[in-house]
Amino acid sequence: MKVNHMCCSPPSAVTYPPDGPLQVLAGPGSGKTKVLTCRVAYLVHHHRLKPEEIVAVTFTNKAALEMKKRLNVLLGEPAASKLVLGTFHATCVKYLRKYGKSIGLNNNFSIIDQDDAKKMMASLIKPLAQAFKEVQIVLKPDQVLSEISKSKANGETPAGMRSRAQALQSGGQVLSVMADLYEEYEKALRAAGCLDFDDLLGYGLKLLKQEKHVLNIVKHVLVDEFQDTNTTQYELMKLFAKEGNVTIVGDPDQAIYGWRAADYKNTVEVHLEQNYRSTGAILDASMAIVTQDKNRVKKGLHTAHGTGIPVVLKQLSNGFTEAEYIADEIKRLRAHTGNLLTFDDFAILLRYNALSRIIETTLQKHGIPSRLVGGHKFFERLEVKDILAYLQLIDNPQYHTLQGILNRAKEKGLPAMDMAERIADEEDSYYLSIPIHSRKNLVQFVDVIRKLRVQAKSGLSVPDLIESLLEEIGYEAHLRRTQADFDTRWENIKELASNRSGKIAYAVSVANEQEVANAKNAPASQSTSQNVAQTSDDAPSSAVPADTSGSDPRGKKRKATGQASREVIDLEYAEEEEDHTTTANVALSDALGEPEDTAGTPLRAFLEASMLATDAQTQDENTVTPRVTVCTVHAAKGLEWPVVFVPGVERGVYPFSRSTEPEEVNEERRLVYVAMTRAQAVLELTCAQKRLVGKDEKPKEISPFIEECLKETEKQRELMAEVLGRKAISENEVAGTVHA
Ligand SMILES: Nc1ncnc2c1ncn2[C@@H]1O[C@H](COP(=O)(O)OP(=O)(O)OP(=O)(O)O)[C@@H](O)[C@H]1O
Repeated sequence: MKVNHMCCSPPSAVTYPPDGPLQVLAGPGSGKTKVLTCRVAYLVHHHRLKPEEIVAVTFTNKAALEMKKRLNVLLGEPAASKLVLGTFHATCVKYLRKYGKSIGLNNNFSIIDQDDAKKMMASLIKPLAQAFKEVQIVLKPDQVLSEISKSKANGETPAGMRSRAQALQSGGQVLSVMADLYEEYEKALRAAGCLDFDDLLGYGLKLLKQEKHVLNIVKHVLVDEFQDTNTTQYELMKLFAKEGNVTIVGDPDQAIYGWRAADYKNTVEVHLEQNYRSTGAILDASMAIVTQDKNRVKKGLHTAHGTGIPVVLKQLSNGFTEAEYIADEIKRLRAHTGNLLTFDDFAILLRYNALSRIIETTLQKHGIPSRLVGGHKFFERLEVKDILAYLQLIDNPQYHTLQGILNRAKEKGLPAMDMAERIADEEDSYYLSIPIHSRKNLVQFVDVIRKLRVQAKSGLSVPDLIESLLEEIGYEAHLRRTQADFDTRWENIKELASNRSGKIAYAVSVANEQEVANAKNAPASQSTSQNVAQTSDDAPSSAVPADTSGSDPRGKKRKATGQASREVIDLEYAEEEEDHTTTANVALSDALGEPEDTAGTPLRAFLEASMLATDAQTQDENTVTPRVTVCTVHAAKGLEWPVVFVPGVERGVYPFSRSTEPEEVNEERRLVYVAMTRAQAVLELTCAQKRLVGKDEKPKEISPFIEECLKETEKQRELMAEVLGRKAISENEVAGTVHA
């Protein structure tokens, strides 16, 4: 891997020349975001790279937002907004919106989230349920989608999956059924004009492979959290990097997504070993865990702080007493620090969500407010999804359904909304089979959608659009009639329509509206609006009809409207450059034609950001009340809290009972390491002697990863006994608190 292994001091991570691959191995809390940000600024200021020639890819939208904010300061907003900056998914969305037609993709595609994908799969499985029963196959939507996702990540088609199934000794039948479902799922997605998250990467890869010239302008790519990129992302990165002009930043010790291919050849290596986050005690305990893997890439970690409070390992009798202990500790630590700590400062990090139930109930009992991140995301709540579904329908007529219309549309090979409109307009005889009152409803429904679509196309702000929609469909009354907990649900709707709602998504629309406003107020001679969008957003968004020419209020004019987004990413420059330099691109631009009406509206931006929003981004945005965070370790990646509890450090949890292969066990160990290194000042690990598994309470053993560390403690005890001339105490005799 290393041709030239240079262990440089941290500044080299920033100042290394852009021509050639650089690998930055960064320990937890070593300030990767700062280094990446400074490197981008250095490339622009010192090496004279134009911002639009740099692609920076982050693992989460949150990280993209953070970088964007800092680069706004370092480069100035106009320059920073020309960077191609976002997650792999967001970056692909931008290229697909812009150039997707060249690979046969309609550029007004919708992005389908996990929840909708699950519903789609459930509807495909349902008619087959009886047949499955007869051959004793039980398939859950999640399970099939997970297999499809793995398949897509490896570029495998349904046919490929089928061949794999045929080659299997056992389990081939199930996989073959999954291959059929995969095929049906693909058809359903295409019919609905949707791409799922894996498609964004898959189609992105296809586009960049096929239309390489769209990357002509890219001179350097930076990739954060490299250790967790999957195969497709790795391929994408190589395409962006071209001659290897790449900076990869990552930490092999934090690889928790089953990384398989992160071995970039011939890189110069720079280590970041200074940790700014945690106390010495926390780092020592964390290192004691991760260094158990003798095959890991050797690198150290030292703190900028003192030793601090020792890490606590507490064994409790069962899951209930464990939860009680944590609740008591939260109260004790707050009191002990004179309420220097608020509930926001505490996190309880779990191996999996099911462990949260007892903890949540116990916190509630103690009056400790908490939020379960990843449990019920804002954008996945019923009422929010209802409104989003309407908005999707307004944005993309192919999206969404009324079952009868859908079937009819399928028969006729037409998009569902087209069919709804034809039926409403009595252009399709199907209207005759609909009872008069239903027809009336349908006509009203179509009218509403049409009216709102016109408003959306004219650039109406998302809050206004939502308000208009709520009024038109009488949603408040519907919700009141159908939902017992109307009040909280209505609050969520108001949240969605207000400027506090899901900050990420909303911020895009606000920024875009601002851009529209600026553009409208700008003199006709002024060039495209100065990149004011994306002021605080971390998610990608489409462009806005920034009509600076004043010639077309609906944003038809291509250059003036800035079809490409000018917030996190801007491809406009790329297009201008290539328009002049490559004939291939002239042809491509011609083929793309004028942007379609809804492209670049605040609504499109809002929907895109909503669909791409992740747990980590939305976790804090919906409340002002300080709350203890309860989340999985995976969801905690990249985050930090003053106080962290890691419950369930038991065999079967760490490592998880299904992780038995050596590499899987190593990954489980790294998971503990990631959990522990989220803590800044206080870290407590807890485990139970017995735990409820189903209805029965089963005995539990301490995690072997922790046991390994306890050997050190045992040695210290033996030494103490020897110095004091007393009998050594065995591990079994030690109960209660152990300081690791
Ligand atoms: N040079 C610095 N001086 C002081 N504090 C810093 C410096 N760099 C980063 N920090 C602080 O250290 C903490 C960790 O930084 P950051 O979250 O960027 O680390 P990271 O490398 O992304 O960590 P991880 O990989 O664990 O997610 C943050 O609170 C950040 O503000």
